[in-house]
Amino acid sequence: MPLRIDVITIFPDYFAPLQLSLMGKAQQSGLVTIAIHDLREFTSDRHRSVDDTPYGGGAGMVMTPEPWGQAIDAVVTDQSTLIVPTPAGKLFSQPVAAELAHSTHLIFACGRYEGIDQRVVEYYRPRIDVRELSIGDYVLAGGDVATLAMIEASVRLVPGVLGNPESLVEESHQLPGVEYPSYTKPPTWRGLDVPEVLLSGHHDQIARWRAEQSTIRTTHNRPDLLPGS
Ligand SMILES: Nc1cc(-c2cccs2)n[nH]1
Repeated sequence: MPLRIDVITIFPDYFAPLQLSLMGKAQQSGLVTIAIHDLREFTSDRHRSVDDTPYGGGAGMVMTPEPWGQAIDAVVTDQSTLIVPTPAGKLFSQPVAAELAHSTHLIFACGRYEGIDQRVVEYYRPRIDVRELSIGDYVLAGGDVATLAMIEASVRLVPGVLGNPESLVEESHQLPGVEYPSYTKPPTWRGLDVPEVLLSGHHDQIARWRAEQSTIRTTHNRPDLLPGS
């Protein structure tokens, strides 16, 4: 059963990259089907408006609920998971990507402005799985880039999408720290040599060196990922 993804956005062109490379191949292979929907196709006024001023005052504009209700109703089934990217959401992570990769149907609601009227989440929450997700503690102009990131991270975990599942096995073993540094030819580049051990053929020494490098890098860059932190 292929994974179906429906993306609802006011900037469909943001999703052209999904036709390229691994994501494009995943669609051609039939493992994943991705459809992009323009939210403005679900408006009913002459100006095709999708936002209005916030109740309670405040800066910016909020996306009105009705176009979202119309758009989501057009694609939703009882198997759907509705994903709403927002800086206020739970943190998206590799385990969440793995969960999404094993879903049947994902609907991404890409909000702009100051967000989507909260009643959209409230309306669908009793009916289907609804997940407000953040890709990190920084604010984008809209949910489109967050959606691209979540789709790429999830689709690459769909069985059969990655040519070499071996790389997924390594990835899972590398946690909880960050990955060791990688090198390839030439053996010397601008006076810089590849670490000798990597050319030695001693696989246990190489494994030990890589584990040490992962710990050094994790300590320096991501101490929050160290065991017991
Ligand atoms: N992690 C994250 C999500 C977002 C936005 C989603 C929708 C508008 S802004 N910014 N940062």
